[in-house]
Amino acid sequence: MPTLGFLKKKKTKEHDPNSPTSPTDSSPVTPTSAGGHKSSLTSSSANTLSSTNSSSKGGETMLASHTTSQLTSAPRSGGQDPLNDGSLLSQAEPQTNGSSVRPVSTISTATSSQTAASRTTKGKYSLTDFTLKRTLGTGSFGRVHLVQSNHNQRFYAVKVLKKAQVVKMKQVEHTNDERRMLQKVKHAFLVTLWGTFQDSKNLYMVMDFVEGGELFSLLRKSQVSQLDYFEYYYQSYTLIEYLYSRQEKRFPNPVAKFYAAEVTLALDYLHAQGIIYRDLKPENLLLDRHGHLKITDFGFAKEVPDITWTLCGTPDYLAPEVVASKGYNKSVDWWSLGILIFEMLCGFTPFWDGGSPMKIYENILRGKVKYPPYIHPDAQDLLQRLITPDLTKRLGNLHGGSKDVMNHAWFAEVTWDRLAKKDIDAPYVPPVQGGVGDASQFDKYPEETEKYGEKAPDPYVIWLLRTTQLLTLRQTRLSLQGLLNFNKSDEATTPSSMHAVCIPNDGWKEQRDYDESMEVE
Ligand SMILES: Nc1ncnc2c1ncn2[C@@H]1O[C@H](COP(=O)(O)OP(=O)(O)OP(=O)(O)O)[C@@H](O)[C@H]1O
Repeated sequence: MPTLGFLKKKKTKEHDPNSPTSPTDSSPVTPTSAGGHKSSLTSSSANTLSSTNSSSKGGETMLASHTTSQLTSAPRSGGQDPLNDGSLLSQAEPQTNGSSVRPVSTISTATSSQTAASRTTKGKYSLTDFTLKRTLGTGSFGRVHLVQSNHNQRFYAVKVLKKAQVVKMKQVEHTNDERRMLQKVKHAFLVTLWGTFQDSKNLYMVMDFVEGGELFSLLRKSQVSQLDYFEYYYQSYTLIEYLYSRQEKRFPNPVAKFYAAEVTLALDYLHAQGIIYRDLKPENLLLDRHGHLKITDFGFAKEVPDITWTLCGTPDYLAPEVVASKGYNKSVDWWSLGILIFEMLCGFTPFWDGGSPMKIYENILRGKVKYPPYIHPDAQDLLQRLITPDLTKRLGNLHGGSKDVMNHAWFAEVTWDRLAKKDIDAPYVPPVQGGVGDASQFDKYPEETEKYGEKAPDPYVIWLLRTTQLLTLRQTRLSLQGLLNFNKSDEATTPSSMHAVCIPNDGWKEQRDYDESMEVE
């Protein structure tokens, strides 16, 4: 039987016209890597682009398009990604030159070279360790803030979840899963969770601040460059199709391929850990300062050994087996990868229908996808094998697992082991100044008016009694007091939702590698 569902909205708004990538924006600073590496992507091909691989006109962003050789070779000249502390990529293999295409089964991918490390949890973080800055994004249960550590002055992102909202939406289990899953994973293309803590009203998750903004914003701003036009032209794409692509705000084939390949590696890793992600969409894909992806929002991620039934995700991206309330497994992520690739290549999702979720579900169950003529034949072939309701045919769900996806012809030129080490230059380097809390790539939001960290009885702690943890007399008194003071009209106090509530206090006092973690650069 399907478990109670919770569905998220897909963003529809166009990018903020006051976006910092508009021509009036102060000039971006090109980040240089720790090893002194300077991106070589633009030199050979994208001569229409600025020194950061990107330029903007009227809020639209030019994207450098990878050529085949760029996806296969472009070795970095050593040095670590300054965004990471090296531990994320610590098992980097010796680099080799050349661009030969090898079957994935013979190469070492992120999955084999990165294992989940054990975490130390010393429970030291609290709100007073950070200075809160602006809001980076808002979500269903709260918001994500840019913060600065009062200890090392570095910048992080803190996701604040309002307990009342989590409880009201019956998402306690998913919220606890989010913390557990993020705490478990460690991968170059997944956001790092450094620690969690809570006060009476909120839960807090301290993460990497991923500076480059959402892939969603880039997609909505994107405009294929002159270079792409010529590339398309010589591949016999017509001018009409080129103009259409501009209108649709879509990525050129090689750009979509680059991001799809990084997502594929992340899914490969997550599935190897027994985790389904379940919320793949451009809004949850952030760009680091070098333009590499970081998947954020593990709100629906779940450790599933075989099958599960929960109805969750975002309508446009739901697999038919989820819509039909059948049991499902990791195969849903491969379906969503297909939807993501489609959206990147076309600028819209294949089952979109005037924004009505019911219509979208009908379309998903009908399963008819119209592929625009400009989609590369290899891409279309991959999409047809991913966006198929037949689980015995869906790529990723077959005997070869994720390797079947990686070995598909559309990814033929991808050198996966290099990609896993971020050894392939990204097609777009966000114009951000690294390490200084530059949040210019994020939309502006009205700020939170409620103060965080207020000392008050915790109305939720009472439910700790339902866990194995024993409360002290004082805690029990405080929590009973909190419960009495709690707004009775709130759904949280109704008996049915009380069953859903269980926010384990100890679980929200964890942190990773305290001593080193805050010194990531
Ligand atoms: N680590 C991060 N660094 C920078 N920005 C972030 C980070 N994590 C999240 N954000 C921003 O905050 C937004 C909301 O975050 P997130 O998706 O995790 O919240 P949510 O409550 O689960 O949202 P939703 O309900 O819409 O899925 C993201 O879309 C992104 O713009």
